[in-house]
Parts: sequence; C-alpha cells; structure tokens
Amino acid sequence: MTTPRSAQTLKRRGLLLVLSSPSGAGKTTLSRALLAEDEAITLSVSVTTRPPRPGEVDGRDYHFVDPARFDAMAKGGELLEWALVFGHLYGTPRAPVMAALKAGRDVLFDIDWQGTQQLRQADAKNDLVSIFLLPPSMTELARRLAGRATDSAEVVASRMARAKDEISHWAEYDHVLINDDAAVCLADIRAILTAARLRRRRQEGLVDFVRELMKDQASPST
Ligand SMILES: Nc1ncnc2c1ncn2[C@@H]1O[C@H](COP(=O)(O)OP(=O)(O)OP(=O)(O)O)[C@@H](O)[C@H]1O
Ligand SMILES: Nc1nc2c(ncn2[C@@H]2O[C@H](COP(=O)(O)O)[C@@H](O)[C@H]2O)c(=O)[nH]1
Repeated sequence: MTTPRSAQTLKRRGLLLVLSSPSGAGKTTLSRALLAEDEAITLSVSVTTRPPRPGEVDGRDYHFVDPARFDAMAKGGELLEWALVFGHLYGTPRAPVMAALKAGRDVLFDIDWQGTQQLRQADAKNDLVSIFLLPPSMTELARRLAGRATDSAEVVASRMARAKDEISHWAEYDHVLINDDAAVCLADIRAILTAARLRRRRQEGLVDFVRELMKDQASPST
C-alpha cells in the first residue's frame, strides 16, 4: 500500500515554536498536551539553576545545574539563549535544538520574552513562530499560580508582581492567545503549528514534487 502524498508528508525544515506568558498562565500544561499528541515536535529541555519543584524530574522538566556549570555553558557557547528570570538562570542548550532541526523535527520552547528576543537574533530566526499566552484575568492568574501549589506564598507573590511587566511584551509575538479554556487554546496552537508547517518556503520536498508533477502524463482510467 502506498502512503498518500500530501503537503504534510513532504520533506521540510523544522521550525521553532515558542510559548511565552506570565508565570502560571499555562505554558507547561499546554506544552505537555501538545507533545502528547504530536510526534513531530520535541521539547527543548532548558538548563536552570532553580531548585527542582516536587515531582519535577532532572532531564525531563529541566536539566538542574549549579551556577558554576551554568556559567561554563554560557561562556562556552553551549546555550542558544539564556536569561535571569525570577532570580534564577535559565537557558536553552544549543546542540539538541540544532540536531532536531537538522532532522526535520520541530522544537517547542517554553521560555520567557528575554529568551525569545535572543532567538529572534539567532541564525534560526526565519524558522521562529512565537505565541504569547494571556490569562483571562489577573484574578485567574493568581488563582492558577496559587492553585498549582508548587511554590511558596513568597514566590507566588513575587511572580504575580512581575506578571504585568511580562505581559507588556505581548505585542512582540506573532500570535497572542487567551488561555481561558485549555482545550480551545490547544486547538488554536495546533492550527498555528499546522499553518506554519505548510508554508511554501518550509517545504523542501515541494520543488521536486512539482517537477515530477509537470512530467506526469495524465492517463484517464475510463
Ligand atoms: N486553561 C486553564 N484553565 C484552568 N487552569 C489552567 C489552565 N491552564 C493551566 N492551568 C493550571 O494553571 C496552573 C499553572 O499552569 P502552568 O504550570 O502550565 O503555567 P506556566 O505558564 O507553565 O507557569 P511557569 O511560567 O511558572 O512555568 C496549573 O495548575 C495548571 O493546571
Ligand atoms: N529565557 C528562558 N526562559 C526560560 C527558560 N526555561 C524556562 N524559562 C522561563 O522561566 C520562567 C519560570 O519558569 P519556572 O519553570 O521556574 O516556572 C517561565 O517564564 C519560563 O518560560 C529558558 O531556557 N530560557
């Protein structure tokens, strides 16, 4: 049996899909849901000096490192971008991203606005698709941050205090979604991803396909 040909099955370049938001708006939740249903996208696992939260697994949620190791990675050019966020260092390891893109896979980033600004300056800027998530209200954001029950009251308060500053970067992004109903928001992210994958310039296999199509002699079966 032959695989039906469609634009989705042609060889294409991988893209970088960035999700940013104020802390607690839902990036991790939506990232996990997207990763669970889409085998063509890989999560970029960041390095951080933040201590692990209960339930977080080293290598899956983050690579947890000490400040000396982070510094060595940053100075050695091992990070595609990095930033100080809420008092801790966070960065994107370069090698896994490059390997995934080379293999035609897409890469999902859960990073802040500072990191997104740096990716816009990087070589891969033409392959970047950025989404900013807004909470439906500040009250709901506070409820989600507190309800997650992974951080102390002080940490929740300090993240809420930074939220409006984070939100002020919304207009720098290609797409802005309000994460009210998570299922609706996930469907919107999927639609953005599908449209980005189908862009003509991303589809390296299209030129050969059209060339073959033009050579094809129609042979009606009737
Ligand atoms: N649409 C939604 N409706 C209700 N609750 C939600 C929704 N999206 C996420 N949540 C809940 O809000 C809390 C925070 O979500 P999540 O951890 O995904 O946020 P985040 O943006 O990744 O935060 P951070 O930047 O701190 O990592 C979680 O308890 C999650 O279950
Ligand atoms: N610039 C970067 N920001 C990152 C990276 N990894 C995560 N983050 C952002 O940090 C905050 C806090 O995350 P938390 O897990 O402590 O709640 C959040 O906005 C993340 O998006 C990174 O590699 N670079």
